[in-house]
Amino acid sequence: MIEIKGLTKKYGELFAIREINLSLAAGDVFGFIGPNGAGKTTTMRILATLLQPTWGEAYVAGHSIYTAPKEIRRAIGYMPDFFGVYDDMKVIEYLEFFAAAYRIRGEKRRQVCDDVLELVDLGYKRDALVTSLSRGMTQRLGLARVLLHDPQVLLLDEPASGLDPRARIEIRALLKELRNMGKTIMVSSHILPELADVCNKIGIIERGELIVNADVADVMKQVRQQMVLKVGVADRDGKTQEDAAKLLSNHPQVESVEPPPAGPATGPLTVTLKADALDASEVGRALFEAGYAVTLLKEDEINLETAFMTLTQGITS
Ligand SMILES: Nc1ncnc2c1ncn2[C@@H]1O[C@H](COP(=O)(O)OP(=O)(O)OP(=O)(O)O)[C@@H](O)[C@H]1O
Repeated sequence: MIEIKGLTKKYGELFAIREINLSLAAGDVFGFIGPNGAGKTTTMRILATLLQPTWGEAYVAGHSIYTAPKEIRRAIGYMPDFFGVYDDMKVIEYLEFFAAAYRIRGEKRRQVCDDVLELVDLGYKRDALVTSLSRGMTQRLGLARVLLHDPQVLLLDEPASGLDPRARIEIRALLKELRNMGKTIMVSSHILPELADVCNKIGIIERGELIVNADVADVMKQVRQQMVLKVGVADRDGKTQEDAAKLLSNHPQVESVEPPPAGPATGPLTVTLKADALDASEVGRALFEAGYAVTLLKEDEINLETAFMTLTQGITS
């Protein structure tokens, strides 16, 4: 759906983006992470055929940005990082205006507008003035607008920037819904956690260069080769969590046992299994058989943020 080869944009001597390569298949959700000025908007504007690269190739839905910009525009929904809404227009009028621009006519136009409004949960604001919407609602209206012509590919430039936590969560939920509809999505953010659970692929761009480009699943695997468990044991019948820690450190499948950080509230043990351990069952069995009151036994979930911090250590500093 998106194929980029050696894509480069220069402004004078400055490389806004430099030799970017990227390949996204149908249904991929690509999180494009980078600090301000890294080159995310430049890449998206080139894909949206609004900006010419200095050199390099880019195809969207099989069409070249050089020879088939019209076809690309039909296939994409591009939501820029900043967009204006017209004064004195109701939400429904705003959408109908754009639907008309996409040549959606007659009965169908009203239906499509109502459908996308429902999708972004703005049905109840149908007759409100666009200028009366909150920033979160305006962003959702912006998303509704780019969905009108049912594009296969969505290019969303920082859709959650400037939103409060609740509105950010709503945007994330909406992205998941679009993902479930099978859309191919490139979505940018300067904050990784914002996109972590939405994407299956992640790219990190810094000073115009794509320094990480990977499947989320591969990143997780690379960062964690061994299983790590959180194990909690209640003090009961003269047996403590500390005793359990000693027992586990001698277990053949256990690599290491770490106590919880010191403090008033005691947490669980962190137990790292050896690379050949299959699952947590042997640890559980050992504790039960020795009569420990196990209150917690679960795999420690690594989050994507931690994973990337580990992977990009030294690269991004
Ligand atoms: N029209 C322009 N003329 C000169 N330099 C530009 C122009 N547009 C962008 N740049 C530069 O290109 C680089 C990449 O900018 P870009 O807008 O793509 O970054 P970004 O990752 O989208 O940042 P942000 O998160 O702030 O939107 C920056 O150094 C920027 O200053």
